[in-house]
Amino acid sequence: MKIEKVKFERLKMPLLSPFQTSFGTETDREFILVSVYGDGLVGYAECVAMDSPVYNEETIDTAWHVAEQFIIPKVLETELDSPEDFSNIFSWIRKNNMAKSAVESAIWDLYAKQKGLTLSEALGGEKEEIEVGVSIGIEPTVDGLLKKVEGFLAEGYKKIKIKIKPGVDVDRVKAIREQFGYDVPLMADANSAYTLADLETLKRLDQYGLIMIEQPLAHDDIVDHAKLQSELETPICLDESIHSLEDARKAIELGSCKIINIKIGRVGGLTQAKKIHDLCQEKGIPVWCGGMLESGIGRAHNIAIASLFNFTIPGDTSASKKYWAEDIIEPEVVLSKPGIVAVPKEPGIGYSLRQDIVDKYLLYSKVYSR
Ligand SMILES: O=C(O)CCC(=O)C1=CC=C[C@@H](O)[C@@H]1C(=O)O
Ligand SMILES: [Mg+2]
Repeated sequence: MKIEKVKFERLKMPLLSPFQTSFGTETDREFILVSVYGDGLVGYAECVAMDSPVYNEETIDTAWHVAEQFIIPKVLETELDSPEDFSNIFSWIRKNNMAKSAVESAIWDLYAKQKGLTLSEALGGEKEEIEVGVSIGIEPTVDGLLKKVEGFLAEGYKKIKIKIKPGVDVDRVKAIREQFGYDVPLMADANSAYTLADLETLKRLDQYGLIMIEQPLAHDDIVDHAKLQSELETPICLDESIHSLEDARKAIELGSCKIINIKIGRVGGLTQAKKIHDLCQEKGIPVWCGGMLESGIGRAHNIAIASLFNFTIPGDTSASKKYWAEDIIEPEVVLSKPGIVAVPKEPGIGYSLRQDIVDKYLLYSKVYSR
C-alpha cells in the first residue's frame, strides 16, 4: 500500500447537550479528521484524543505533533504490505496510542476500500448488525436522569450506562431500578473516581444487579482492581487501565476485571483492538466497544470493530443524533431497528464524508504529501 497524501483537519463540533463525567463536562468536541490517499481512494479515521489530558496522557495537540513528526513522514515513504505492518513499524513510539490509532485506522479504511471489502469484513467481523447501548453523562438531578433513561429505553437501546462519582452513585442506580425494574441492562462508569477506601459504597452497588462497574479505581491500576473484584459480585470492566494487549493479558491473569471495554484509539488502533478481542475471546472475557464522543467517522470504525464475534455486550455506539445536530457523514448513524445499528455493506467504513459539514466546523487543516 502506497500512501500518497495525508490530510489532518481539526474540527470543533457543538454537542447537543453537555456531557458530564467524573472528570469534567464537555460542551463541544474538538477532534482531528484524518484522510489518507492512495490509488485514487481515501481512507478516513478520527483521532479521539480530548483537548486536555483528562482521559489519557494525550491531547489533540500532542497527537497532531507526534503524527506530524514521527508517523506521517514514515507512512509517506514506506510501502505497507497491509495495515498490520503499521503496528510493527511504530511499536517504538511509547504510548501516544490515539495518535497512532488515528493514522492506522485511516489506513485500514483505505486498505478495505482498495480490496473492495467492508472494514468489518477486512477485520474478520461476522455480524450484519450490532446491538448498541447508550452512555448518559452525570445529570444535575435524578428526575433529569430518569427522563433520559426513559427516552433511550423507548428507542430500544440495549444497555444503559450512567456515569457515577462519590455522592452521585447509589441513589442514581437505586432510582433507576425503582422506576424501570431489574430487567434493564444497566451499568455504571466511574472514570476512576473511587479508591479502595470507598469499598463500602461500591459494595452497596452490588445489590442492584448492574451488569458491570466500569473503571472504578485509578486509571493506571490493575492491582487494586483485582482486590476490589474479589470483594464485589458485580463484574468490573476496565477501560482506561487497558492500553495494550499486554495490559489486557495481565489484568485477566490477575483477575482485575471480568469485562473489557475496547476503544480503538485508547489501544493504538484496529490491529491492537482485534488482538485484544482475540485474547479476551480465548480467555472467556466478553468485550464491548466504548465511545469517545466521536463524530460519525469514529463511530463508523466502532461499528466495524463491534461486528467481531466476542463483542457480545452492546457498546456505547449510539446514533449520531444523540450527540450531533448534523454529523459529518452520510448517511448518519441511525438505529435500523430498536437498539440496533446495521453494519454498512459498502466498502471501507461504509459512510461517505460530508465535506460541506466538515468545512462548517473546520478550525484548520494541513496536507502532507510525498
Ligand atoms: O461516546 C459515547 O457515547 C460514550 C462517551 C463516554 O462514555 C466516555 C467518553 C470519554 C471518556 C469518558 O467520559 C467516557 C468513558 O469512559 O467511556
Ligand atoms: Mg469508560
